[in-house]
Amino acid sequence: MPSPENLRSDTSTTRNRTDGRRVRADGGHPTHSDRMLILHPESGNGDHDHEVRRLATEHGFSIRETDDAGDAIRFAADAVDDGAEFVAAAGGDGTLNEVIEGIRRADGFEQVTFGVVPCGTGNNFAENVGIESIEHAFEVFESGGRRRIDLGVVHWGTDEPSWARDPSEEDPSAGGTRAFLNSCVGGFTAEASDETSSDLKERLGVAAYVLSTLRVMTDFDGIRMHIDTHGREQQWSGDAVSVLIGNGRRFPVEGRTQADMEDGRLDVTIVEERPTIDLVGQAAASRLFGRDTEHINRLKTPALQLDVLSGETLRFSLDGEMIETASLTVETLEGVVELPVGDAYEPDPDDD
Ligand SMILES: Nc1ncnc2c1ncn2[C@@H]1O[C@H](COP(=O)(O)OP(=O)(O)OP(=O)(O)O)[C@@H](O)[C@H]1O
Repeated sequence: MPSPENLRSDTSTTRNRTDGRRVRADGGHPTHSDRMLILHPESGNGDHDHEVRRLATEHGFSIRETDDAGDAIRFAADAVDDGAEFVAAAGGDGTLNEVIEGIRRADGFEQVTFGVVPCGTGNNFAENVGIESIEHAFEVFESGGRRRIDLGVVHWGTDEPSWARDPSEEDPSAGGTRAFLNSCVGGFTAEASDETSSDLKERLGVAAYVLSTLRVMTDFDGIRMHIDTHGREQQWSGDAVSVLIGNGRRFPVEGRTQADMEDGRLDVTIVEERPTIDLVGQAAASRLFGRDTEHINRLKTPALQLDVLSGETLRFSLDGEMIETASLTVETLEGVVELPVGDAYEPDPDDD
């Protein structure tokens, strides 16, 4: 069994560059110090460990394995500090989120290409960027096109910079800053994961959570809130049951869940009240999220501020990571994440 922190390259095959980083003397793949893969061994059904290790080793990656929440943030930040040029995340959306957050905290976007190896249950983000399987991910790393996509960032509750905090000692209730690749989903939706069947999740992504939530809530009037887009004319006040803020993902209009990840804007969907329709399955989702639905509001904006006016706090899920707050700002960092994409990636999903 290889140890978790293993597989450093043989330095005899390397020479030093003037900047101090190692490269292969034969000009082949960069050395292991240039390529780091962060592996969550238990994600999904937990049977990917061997295949990921084999392919990662063949493709010149060092491997670090996570033991617990927060590890991937620290490992990714370490990789940036150690001069990595490619940092890959092998896990579900939670691991992808932690790795991109670690790169953000280490200010590594100019230096690092971010790779996605789908090892979760739904793998929604990987699918959106055209990566179909573990094996396909490594092919795409070598020969796929590279794009620069946006990153969503949430700030809440504190002015203390996130890079000053140890991720293992973080208290999300104290506030902070956090990246998201896919979505920031607020309101009762964020609480409903346990009620959502995996079949529904596969088919509808985050919309499934909204459906489940609305199905279990019978007497809920929504929470009074105000959403402002900083002088960009769009604002909304009212009682909402859910707010869905998408970067990589949006909420289905005619079944499409991928957002434009390169437009520098967030796709915001506000679910105003509990609709009285029969909330089961795809047909209901189309009605619920369709363009004409009265209780759905949509905004597109590079940034927004959300304030809960009722004195309550709301729970938000950032790619599955939970925070709780009465006020937050959300912004997009346009085009900061460079990543290899598969042929199926659609830069502009609205351009049919
Ligand atoms: N070895 C580990 N054991 C338990 N939890 C871990 C470990 N490593 C990381 N984690 C935590 O598990 C969280 C969930 O990981 P991830 O989303 O990658 O897997 P998953 O939940 O199985 O996948 P999916 O969301 O697709 O179902 C991570 O965000 C991280 O906080």
